Amino acid sequence: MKIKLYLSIFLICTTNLLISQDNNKTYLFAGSYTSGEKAEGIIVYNFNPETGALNEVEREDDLVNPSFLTISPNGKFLYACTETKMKQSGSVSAFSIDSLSGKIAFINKQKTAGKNPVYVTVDHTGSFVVSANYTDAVVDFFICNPDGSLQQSSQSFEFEGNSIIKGNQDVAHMHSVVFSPDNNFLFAPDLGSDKIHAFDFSINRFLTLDEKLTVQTNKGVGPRHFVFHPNRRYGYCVEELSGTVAFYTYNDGRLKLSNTYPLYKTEQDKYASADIHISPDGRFLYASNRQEEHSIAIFEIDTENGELTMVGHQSTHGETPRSFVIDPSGKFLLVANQSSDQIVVFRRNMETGMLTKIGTKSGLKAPSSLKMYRYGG
Ligand SMILES: O=C1O[C@H](COP(=O)(O)O)[C@@H](O)[C@H](O)[C@H]1O
Repeated sequence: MKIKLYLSIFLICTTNLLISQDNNKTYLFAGSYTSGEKAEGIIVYNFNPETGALNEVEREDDLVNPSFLTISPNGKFLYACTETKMKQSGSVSAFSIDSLSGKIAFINKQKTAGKNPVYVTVDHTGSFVVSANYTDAVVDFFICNPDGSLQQSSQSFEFEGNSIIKGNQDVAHMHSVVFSPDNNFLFAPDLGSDKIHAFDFSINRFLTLDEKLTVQTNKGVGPRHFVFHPNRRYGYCVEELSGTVAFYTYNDGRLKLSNTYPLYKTEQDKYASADIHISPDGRFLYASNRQEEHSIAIFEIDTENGELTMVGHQSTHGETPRSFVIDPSGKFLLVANQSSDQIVVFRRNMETGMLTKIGTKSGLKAPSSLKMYRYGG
């Protein structure tokens, strides 16, 4: 009897150990532009969090331009902007993620009310998805079912506007959508109108546009992507057309501009900054610069007041760093160089913030979005 009991306890313990070891995986998901044709648009890699090595797990085919990805907070679902840069309306597609293998499986997709979705986000509960459409300046709101599938868009907000840079700012262009840390507000940078539109999300979990909280940025800057600091009190917006980052203090739906910093090393005729991220410990901010410099700008964050100090620039060893990601441990930074068809892996010095190139992954076309998730561990 006793032996049977010990045997059962031993089996339960070893099974649990095996499950948690299997689950202790980090995956990189790379979305790309497929030149408007159905192709292998999302590639999943197994990421080694000790060495930074990437090993391909699978390629998800039959996808048209899955140019931007996001992962649900519980890591079970991946949402992608699909049919971007096409003449007709785009879509948002839902996939399930198998945490043991890293493989993804298509669930369903829904049309966006506008052309060219360029950003998709999930709220902090994992129950709602919002997309930002660039060409038609529309923000779409989707309810997610418990199985991760998306219902039809239940709210669409269309924006009009313009600003001073001819070509880029003749009309409004929504470039991202970001939920506030408390999940009560949504902010939508509009590159074409130099605005960050604000929505109240606290009323019945529907979006209500709040003009009073909307921010008018400096003219001609082209607000693009936005991140909140882990301390929830600071927000940083990468401004594509002026090659700058704007620092805002944040309190209960209110963004207040505090300072602006240049992202490029030298003055340019044209700026094209793209992505922005903060290290998990909140000490360093990184932003990518496309066009001539093809670099990552590195800043130290004064965690007492949110101000930035430039630490340096790192070449991305390739062209057009449209997207980059910091791995969950904070030890690595991976860049998608869209025009040179490669992902470049850097080791991150956690004390200085500086980056050292350790590898390049080729074999994918026009990577445009990188996301990572660590399961277990
Ligand atoms: O100007 C344009 O920009 C958008 C967004 O591209 P991004 O690489 O800057 O995010 C692009 O989709 C559109 O085709 C282009 O006309």
